[in-house]
Amino acid sequence: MAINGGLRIANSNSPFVVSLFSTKASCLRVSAAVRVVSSLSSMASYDKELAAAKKAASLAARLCQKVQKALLQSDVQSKSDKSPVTIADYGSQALVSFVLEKELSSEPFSLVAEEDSEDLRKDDSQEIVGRITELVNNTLANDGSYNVSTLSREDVLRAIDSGKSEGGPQGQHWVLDPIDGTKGFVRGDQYAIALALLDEGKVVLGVLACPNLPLASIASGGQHSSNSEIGCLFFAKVGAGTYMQSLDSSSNSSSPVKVQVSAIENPVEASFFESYEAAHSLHDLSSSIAKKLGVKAPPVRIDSQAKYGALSKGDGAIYLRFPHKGYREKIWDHAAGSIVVTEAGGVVTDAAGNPLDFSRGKYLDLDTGIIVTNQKLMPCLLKAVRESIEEKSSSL
Ligand SMILES: Nc1ncnc2c1ncn2[C@@H]1O[C@H](COP(=O)(O)O)[C@@H](O)[C@H]1OP(=O)(O)O
Ligand SMILES: [Mg+2]
Ligand SMILES: [Mg+2]
Ligand SMILES: [Mg+2]
Repeated sequence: MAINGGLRIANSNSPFVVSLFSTKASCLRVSAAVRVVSSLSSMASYDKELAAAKKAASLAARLCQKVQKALLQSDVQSKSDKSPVTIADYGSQALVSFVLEKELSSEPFSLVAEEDSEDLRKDDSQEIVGRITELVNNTLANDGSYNVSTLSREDVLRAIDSGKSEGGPQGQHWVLDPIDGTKGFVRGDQYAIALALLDEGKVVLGVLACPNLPLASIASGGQHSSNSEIGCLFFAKVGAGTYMQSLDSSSNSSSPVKVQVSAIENPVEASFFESYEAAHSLHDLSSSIAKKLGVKAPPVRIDSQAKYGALSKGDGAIYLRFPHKGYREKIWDHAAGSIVVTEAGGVVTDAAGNPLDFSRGKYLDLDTGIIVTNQKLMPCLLKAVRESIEEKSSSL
């Protein structure tokens, strides 16, 4: 079962020593980069879209929480039985698609999402489709906002399949990961519902629901109060900053508060996030980069785009992600997270320092990995990344 409200923190065995004073010094000298705010924001407010996205992600989070709880209670979380996860993934996607279409019915609707109904339409999937349909209907009925009669199985399959758009550089496209961090979800740890809107290939708004992330800081070495409130909803709009509120609308923390990335300028004081799963990111490369920077704190390993959320509220200063060779990153794994961090004052680039390009369809074609930090630390982080990658390739 999860600790600290669903958060597991795994420490690296290797101690980090201060090794490169030159890297540190260059970092401290760098002046803040100018944040480019898309001109799109002056043309559209995206208020209606943001309200719809928050509603959709919050309802999907409720559905996922219910499934995760049942999954943990039935004690099957360590098995490779994927069915409960599949139910939550599909249910979340159906719900988000349904809510967005209801709330924005007058607008053309395009959704690029992770799941589709192909497997569900097979003969042996009748039972699972029934369970997904029941979950979606129960979540909608408990919420009570939509005066709809019960959705049929076909309605739910159709809602899932609205996510078949390919995205691209023209027009508006919603981008959805209905459960990001499936492995964390099964373990009872962190996961996120990640929803973003692209306009002319740029991310203009993003919402991250992180049902297991504490509202209080999860900074390594920080105080982890066992009764700290759990469940964050992050949202960001281009040019308007990033806000966080409780996912529980009845909570005292349900009013949004503005969040900012860490202001740390000295990498020795920085802590960094990486994937919990070593199969998703090269931990040895992150460790070598951390050593070069003189980072003292051990890595904080958590699943999903909850890392972007935690970074946007300053709980750590750096996120390093280096997938194994051959893995292609998808836009739904970074669109919402990246705007949540950039609007909180952070920078998100590939390992070569280029901004992420969300305009090329489903995939992000990028150089080697993704790095995220604040504007002050980025130049020295990029230098350490470059050096570590060069050392790694010359040692092969
Ligand atoms: N081999 C892989 N390398 C990198 N990322 C992966 C890999 N397999 C799945 N993912 C995706 O990585 C993300 C989780 O990353 P993290 O390690 O940061 O939690 C998820 O989007 C997950 O997909 P999914 O959405 O199906 O869970
Ligand atoms: Mg994902
Ligand atoms: Mg997913
Ligand atoms: Mg998946």
